[in-house]
Amino acid sequence: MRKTAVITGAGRRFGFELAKALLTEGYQLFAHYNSSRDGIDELEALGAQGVQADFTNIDSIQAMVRTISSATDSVDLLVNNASCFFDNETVDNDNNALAAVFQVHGMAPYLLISGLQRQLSHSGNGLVINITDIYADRPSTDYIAYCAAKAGLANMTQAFAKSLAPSVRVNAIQPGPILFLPEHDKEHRMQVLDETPLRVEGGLEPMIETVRFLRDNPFITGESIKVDGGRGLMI
Ligand SMILES: NC(=O)C1=CN([C@@H]2O[C@H](COP(=O)(O)OP(=O)(O)OC[C@H]3O[C@@H](n4cnc5c(N)ncnc54)[C@H](OP(=O)(O)O)[C@@H]3O)[C@@H](O)[C@H]2O)C=CC1
Ligand SMILES: Nc1nc2c(c(=O)[nH]1)N=C([C@H](O)[C@@H](O)CO)CN2
Repeated sequence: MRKTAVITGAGRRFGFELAKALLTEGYQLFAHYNSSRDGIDELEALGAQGVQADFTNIDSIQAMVRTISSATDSVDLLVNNASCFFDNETVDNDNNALAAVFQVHGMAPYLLISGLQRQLSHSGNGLVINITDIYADRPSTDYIAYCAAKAGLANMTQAFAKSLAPSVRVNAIQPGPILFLPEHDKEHRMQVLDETPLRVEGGLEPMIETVRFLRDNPFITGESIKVDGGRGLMI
């Protein structure tokens, strides 16, 4: 039977590449986005169904759950990937940005996991993967709210792993420097890679392979896997 996946933040970068990989494997794919419509157009051309939702808005998240629930009785994989990478200065100058950090990383994953719990249980091997961060364990002082929110998502991973077993597994992936942002200059990139034992930007394929590993190993739940080139050892 055809598998079904829901990926949040599928319009660009990691979410987009993961969505393409799963479409290639024949998944029915619900590709969530907030503003990256161009990437969703490309995924829809490959057979995905785009679902728009602003995760700072509860009604928008609940409408997304209704859209997916009315389209499928079973969800095999939910990847909570959406994220807003706001630093201290951003959240200190904009209360909406501060709220968004906890809404996108906490409220939205909670409402999606709870709202799709029945569909995940119907899968027979339902799996939730929350994308956290190596900084969830030992926070950066430059991204205090972001790190706290990711730490909350890590804790939520363990709680839902206990609560939804045995019908649904819940795990986390903790990326390190997998893909710099365009605005990251050479100095920042060199500084990060100097702090990374494997000394390279990881790219997105190791993340996609880790999703496949968690999908294909039925005896892992409540776990968190670092995909970070060893940088978590250095922070
Ligand atoms: N890149 C890296 O090196 C690292 C990444 N990570 C984590 O890995 C994951 C993927 O990283 P990356 O691809 O770089 O992430 P990006 O920051 O490039 O993309 C994040 C996604 O989140 C979505 N999003 C942001 N705000 C909202 C909102 N208010 N409502 C709904 N969706 C929203 C965006 O949607 P849209 O584009 O449609 O607006 C976007 O697709 C993230 O969880 C990130 O925190 C962790 C450590 C390192
Ligand atoms: N939502 C995002 N979160 C994070 C990103 C990103 O690009 N988007 N990047 C990092 C890394 O620190 C990386 O940029 C190296 O500095 C952390 N989280």
